[in-house]
Amino acid sequence: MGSRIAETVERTKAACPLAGSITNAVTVNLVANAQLAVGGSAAMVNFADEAEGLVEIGGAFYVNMGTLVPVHAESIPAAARAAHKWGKALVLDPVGIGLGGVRTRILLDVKPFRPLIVRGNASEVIALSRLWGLEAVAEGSGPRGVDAVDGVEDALSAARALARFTGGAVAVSGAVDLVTDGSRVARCSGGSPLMTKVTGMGCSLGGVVAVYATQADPFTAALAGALAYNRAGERAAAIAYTPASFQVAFIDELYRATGEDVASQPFEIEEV
Ligand SMILES: Nc1ncnc2c1ncn2[C@@H]1O[C@H](COP(=O)(O)OP(=O)(O)O)[C@@H](O)[C@H]1O
Ligand SMILES: Cc1ncsc1CCOP(=O)(O)O
Ligand SMILES: [Mg+2]
Repeated sequence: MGSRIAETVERTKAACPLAGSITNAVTVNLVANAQLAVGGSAAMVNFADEAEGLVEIGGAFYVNMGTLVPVHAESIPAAARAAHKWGKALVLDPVGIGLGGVRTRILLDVKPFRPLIVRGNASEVIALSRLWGLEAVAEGSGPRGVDAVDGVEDALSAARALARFTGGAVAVSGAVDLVTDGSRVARCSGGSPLMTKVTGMGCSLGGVVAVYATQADPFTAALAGALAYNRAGERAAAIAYTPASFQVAFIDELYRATGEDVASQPFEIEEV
């Protein structure tokens, strides 16, 4: 697995692959900068025809539901439909799930197109599995706004159920990240608690996973993203001790990390 991770990171740096996004207004700049730092090309849109166009010309697409506006009721399902039709990976971050009926409707409209990668914190993954009525639904409280109130391990059965449903991978972030394709479960330690003090760490991780998904299968792409974030978080925390300077150092360290650096971050894979 280590060599696949390293290859994914290095191929991305060489290819400058495009992964377009519909993403939230709070963190859009960090998402684009993180995608560029790992070697990708970023393009953010809101209208349906633009999203479909980016799905067609890009290698993958990222949808983050953080700050919905009316156009997203059409454009998010349209992007998911296009990705399904053209066999491109769609990375879905269901941030804000549970906040109201519009969000619920959009997520139900996306369900038939089975996004190949779901990325969220534990509470979001539990809530999505529950909303989509999947088999093994974990107990959990659901998010508080955009924050997790559940532990990563509490989301294991929900994550596996989602991955089996989509046929792709699910990445649950937290102090120890969990990535699963339904039968394999990877756990990745590292990173820094300062990552919780900068808004958009989870959002930008989703954007980076979409960039990696242009070069690798969903499980490898999601794992490579988690490891790259842990690496950059640790290195940035060794240089910067407060949130604003940490964010700057984090982007620099994401840019500096080689394939070998990312692949040598700690992770364990369990077959379940
Ligand atoms: N306590 C922590 N220690 C180390 N890394 C963390 C911690 N909490 C979150 N992270 C990292 O921060 C990134 C964003 O995760 P998280 O904060 O769970 O997402 P979200 O912002 O969507 O809630 C991930 O790379 C994750 O590994
Ligand atoms: C604060 C906020 N509100 C809506 S989206 C958003 C950003 C959430 O970013 P992340 O989930 O990466 O912390
Ligand atoms: Mg989030």
